Amino acid sequence: MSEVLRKSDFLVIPGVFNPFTALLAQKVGFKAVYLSGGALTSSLGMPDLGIITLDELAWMVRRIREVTDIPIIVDADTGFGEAVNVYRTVKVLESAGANAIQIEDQVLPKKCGHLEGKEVVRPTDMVLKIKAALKARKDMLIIARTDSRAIYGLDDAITRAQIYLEAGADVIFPEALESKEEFERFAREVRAPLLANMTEFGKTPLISAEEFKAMGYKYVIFPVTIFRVAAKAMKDALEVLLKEGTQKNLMDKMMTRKEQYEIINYYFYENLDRELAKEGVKS
Ligand SMILES: C[C@](O)(C(=O)O)[C@H](CC(=O)O)C(=O)O
Ligand SMILES: [Mg+2]
Repeated sequence: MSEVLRKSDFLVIPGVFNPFTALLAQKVGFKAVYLSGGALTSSLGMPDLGIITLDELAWMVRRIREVTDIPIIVDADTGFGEAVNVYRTVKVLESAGANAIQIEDQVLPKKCGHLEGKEVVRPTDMVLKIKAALKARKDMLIIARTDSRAIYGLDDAITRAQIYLEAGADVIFPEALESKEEFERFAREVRAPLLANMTEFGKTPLISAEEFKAMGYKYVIFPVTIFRVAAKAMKDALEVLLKEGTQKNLMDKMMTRKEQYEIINYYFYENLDRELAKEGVKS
């Protein structure tokens, strides 16, 4: 499945945070999903500071893998430790069903790349993590993210990207660039498969998938978009319910039971049960 990631010219990839959202993305027609740390931790009611465990992340990857058959790019933050930890992280996440893993060059506690107060490790430390990841992986892609733009500037981010590529990273993810011009320059100077992060309310202005494609980016993720839309819709619905004591005014905003069941393959299980019962009668 990582072939889809390798061979596609350009992919628009939504961020998901559980099996339902991944399945929904697949059924709507997306060719890959991004398991976002930001969206996953928010859905767990926690901040995105690298405080969830590898087991918790792997559990979610397994659950998503069980119900979908499109590639999953997994946000593994800083890799759950130093280089030897990254080695095990890659083994665990790949066997859970990940097709690509993203590791970033921040120090712990890491932050959303678009916030102030981040710190980055020395490039040499990140190189060790990339090398450990390459030794551990069977087939999945290793995406190296640099958070350096916000700390040491674009030149440093470009230099780090080149160092990470040299170390063997398959894809480079420049985090929190601040303008279209910066993305253009990065793509001119870093000749590699590139991933752009089009998150909202951060340092990057809204840039469309078409624009990223024209600049030469291979992937664009919208990591927290559907979480944010859903979160607002849920809050609004709760307020209406609290105030009105009925869902009457919410009915036209809902996905119907039938649509919901189609997404979770309910009818497949219903038919399976019926068929098995018939076979039982015959024998
Ligand atoms: C891409 C990201 O790593 C994520 O966890 O989805 C976040 C997104 C966000 O917090 O908006 C990031 O650090 O950019
Ligand atoms: Mg993240």
